[in-house]
Amino acid sequence: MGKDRPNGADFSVQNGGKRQPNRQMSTELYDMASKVMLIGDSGVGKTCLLVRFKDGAFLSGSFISTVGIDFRNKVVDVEGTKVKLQIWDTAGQERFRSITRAYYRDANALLLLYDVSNKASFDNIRAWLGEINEYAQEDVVIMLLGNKADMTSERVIRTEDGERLANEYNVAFMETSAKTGMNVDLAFMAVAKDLKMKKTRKPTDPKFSVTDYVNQEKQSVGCCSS
Ligand SMILES: Nc1nc2c(ncn2[C@@H]2O[C@H](COP(=O)(O)OP(=O)(O)OP(=O)(O)O)[C@@H](O)[C@H]2O)c(=O)[nH]1
Repeated sequence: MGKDRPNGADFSVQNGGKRQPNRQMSTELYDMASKVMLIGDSGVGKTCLLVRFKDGAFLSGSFISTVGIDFRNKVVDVEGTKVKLQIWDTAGQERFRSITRAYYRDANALLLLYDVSNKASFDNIRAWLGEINEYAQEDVVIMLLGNKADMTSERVIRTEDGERLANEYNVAFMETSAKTGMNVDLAFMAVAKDLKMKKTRKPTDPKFSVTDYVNQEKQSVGCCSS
């Protein structure tokens, strides 16, 4: 069993002052560890998604872009196995792309976000998938997330558009809201479950499908908030 860094599991690598809540020291034990990267255009809500998952809070107020890359750890329980997710929050701005690209090859899973109220962020998803194809490991777990699903009146990307794109690239998809918490835990849990299954699955076991799992579990817009 591994152990988290005793001197504070989370630290900022190169974040020039983006607002962050207080961080707690963590010495939680775990059975396996995986790296998850959050990627997507600037402003789609990567930092907010991570903070919602890690702290259960929403960072409101003025938007301050991530500088470089930052990570935080969270240990989740997947059917009795403690999976440590080391979650890398990358800067969406173009000028940091060469830094973030360098981290792709170590990632076990990628959460690729767009903002349902921002068409350009959706149109850029194909380019992000191209980057993944070029720089990430072949067996990386990819999930497409349409974030800010709470912004119903500003929405310009329909759920079906996200689903269609995800089907085209054969990746799992769901809509999330870092503001309400909708599907946020599920996105990370689905990834943790897939990574655990990959590691522990016997050749005779049925293959785990992230898409089937999220389709069973996901909440629809307007259904729930936390
Ligand atoms: N309504 C709503 N606003 C959100 C949501 N997620 C993030 N935001 C807002 O969107 C803005 C950008 O959020 P960030 O999490 O900083 O975006 P980012 O993707 O990390 O941006 P970069 O660091 O530049 O790559 C902030 O003003 C957030 O409050 C959401 O789910 N719903």
